[in-house]
Amino acid sequence: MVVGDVTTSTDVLVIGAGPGGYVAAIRAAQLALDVTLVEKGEYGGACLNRGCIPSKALIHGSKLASEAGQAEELGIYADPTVALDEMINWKDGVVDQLTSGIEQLCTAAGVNLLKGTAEFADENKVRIIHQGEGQGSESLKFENCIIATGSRPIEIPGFGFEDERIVSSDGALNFDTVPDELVIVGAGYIGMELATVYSRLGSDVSVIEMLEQALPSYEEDIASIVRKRAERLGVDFHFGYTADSWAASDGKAVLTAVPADEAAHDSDIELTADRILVAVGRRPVTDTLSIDDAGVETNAQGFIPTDSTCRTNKEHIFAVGDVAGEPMLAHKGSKEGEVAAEVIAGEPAAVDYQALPAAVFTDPEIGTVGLTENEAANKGMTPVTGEFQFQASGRALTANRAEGFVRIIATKETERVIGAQIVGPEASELIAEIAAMIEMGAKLEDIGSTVHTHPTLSEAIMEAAQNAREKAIHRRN
Ligand SMILES: Cc1cc2nc3c(=O)[nH]c(=O)nc-3n(C[C@H](O)[C@H](O)[C@H](O)COP(=O)(O)OP(=O)(O)OC[C@H]3O[C@@H](n4cnc5c(N)ncnc54)[C@H](O)[C@@H]3O)c2cc1C
Ligand SMILES: NC(=O)c1ccc[n+]([C@@H]2O[C@H](COP(=O)([O-])OP(=O)(O)OC[C@H]3O[C@@H](n4cnc5c(N)ncnc54)[C@H](O)[C@@H]3O)[C@@H](O)[C@H]2O)c1
Repeated sequence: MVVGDVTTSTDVLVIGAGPGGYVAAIRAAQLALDVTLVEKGEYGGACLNRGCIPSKALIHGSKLASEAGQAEELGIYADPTVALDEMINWKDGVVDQLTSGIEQLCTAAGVNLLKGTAEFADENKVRIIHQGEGQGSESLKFENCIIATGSRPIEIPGFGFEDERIVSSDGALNFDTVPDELVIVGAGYIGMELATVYSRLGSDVSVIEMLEQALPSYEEDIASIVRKRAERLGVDFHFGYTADSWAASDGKAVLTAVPADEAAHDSDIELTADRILVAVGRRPVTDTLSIDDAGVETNAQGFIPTDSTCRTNKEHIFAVGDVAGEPMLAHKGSKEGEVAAEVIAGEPAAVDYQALPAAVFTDPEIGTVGLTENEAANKGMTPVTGEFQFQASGRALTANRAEGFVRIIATKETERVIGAQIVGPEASELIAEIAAMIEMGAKLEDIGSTVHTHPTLSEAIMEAAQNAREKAIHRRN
């Protein structure tokens, strides 16, 4: 209920308007609940303002520049000049369009929007602190609460973001000029996506990764295809090193990295850079919420443990998105937001993560869903696997991008599809077909006998499924 401009109580309070929170708020309003969404910053959260959308815009812009400059094989001779400020302005325009759309969607759905920072006063009340001098605060009572406060970049000791030479992804999505030399600490999602962007735009990029491979959460044969392509773009990798310290020198930053395992590497390395991007993971935003005052438990890393209905240890308080733990993906947060709202409205909802896809927007892309062959075996299943190499795909060859493969995993006895990994062109889009198949409980035959348009990249999925059944037409083995 809203009295004048002071909200005094609400059925559902949602804290944070990122992909977890705004989706939860809209679904709760659709279910006829009285909903208040409080946001301290910009609508759309990290994803729209500092994450998915701006990074994908720069990935697209840098791809155009790089492909135009490297098309001699096709008889195209061009030497594109990149005005980074214009590319960033275009990216900001895309972000503005999407974030204002979210505000409109919430309003149209009947969500009460409040600007301010929420802090728990007790387990049924928050204080909302309004920004700006003299703006004061108000109290808001709630029946149910959905915490969707997201995450922020982890800082390494000694690499504070106060100096303009040291940046998180927030800074690296808004450089004034393309750095001549860029050092990236961490070869995970952000490190590899932004290494792709800046190597394509002409930076000398070096990457320091403490483990022995890029994208260590992915299988080696997948990650190595992306790493090799990055090396061809000029990226220099230093595996098995951790960033230790940096010092200013002639306006630049000189970073010292030390061996993560002294048995594997015996000496330190020094790298000079105009900018150092620290991309070593993100931590949940639970430390600024006075969460103890609500009695909500957090784990050692600060994440809020939840059950399959997104409920915390408190019956009426839910947590969704990055704040509720890995994987920190926008679509995972949105799904959890929908489920939390439906549970509050009394619907029998729960999150099922078996068909949750993930994508890395590198060059080439990676798309995965479900189990790997090893994970299936570790769960006591007997997996059967089918692969198809893009080298044999007419569409991949005509796009001049034929590296990578599709791999589909099914159970041997039932042939039910349980996972897939794709590395190659448009992998982020292709993986959706297999996610849908897993969601529907499809078998290899369902995919393999579905006629796919020719010539398309999606034929590779049909061929991989047929290969698992030893029925592929275009197989070489
Ligand atoms: C560079 C980068 C690229 C990414 N690319 C992708 C991608 O391609 N695909 C993908 O799936 N994921 C991607 N991610 C991850 C994705 O951005 C997150 O998983 C997603 O934003 C999480 O959504 P969320 O709603 O949980 O939190 P957030 O988006 O972080 O939103 C939380 C919101 O809560 C607000 N808030 C926090 N505390 C308070 C408070 N006390 N009171 C009021 N408001 C508060 C914040 O201001 C923020 O707006 C990327 C992340 C980064 C950094
Ligand atoms: N395409 C996408 O969906 C996408 C894109 C970007 C970000 N994200 C999300 O954002 C999160 C954060 O991304 P991220 O890249 O920061 O984290 P990440 O967990 O993906 O990768 C961090 C990397 O840094 C390495 N590392 C950690 N400490 C180090 C140190 N001191 N020195 C050298 N290496 C070190 C780790 O081994 C790891 O490989 C991801 O987990 C992901 O969920 C998703």
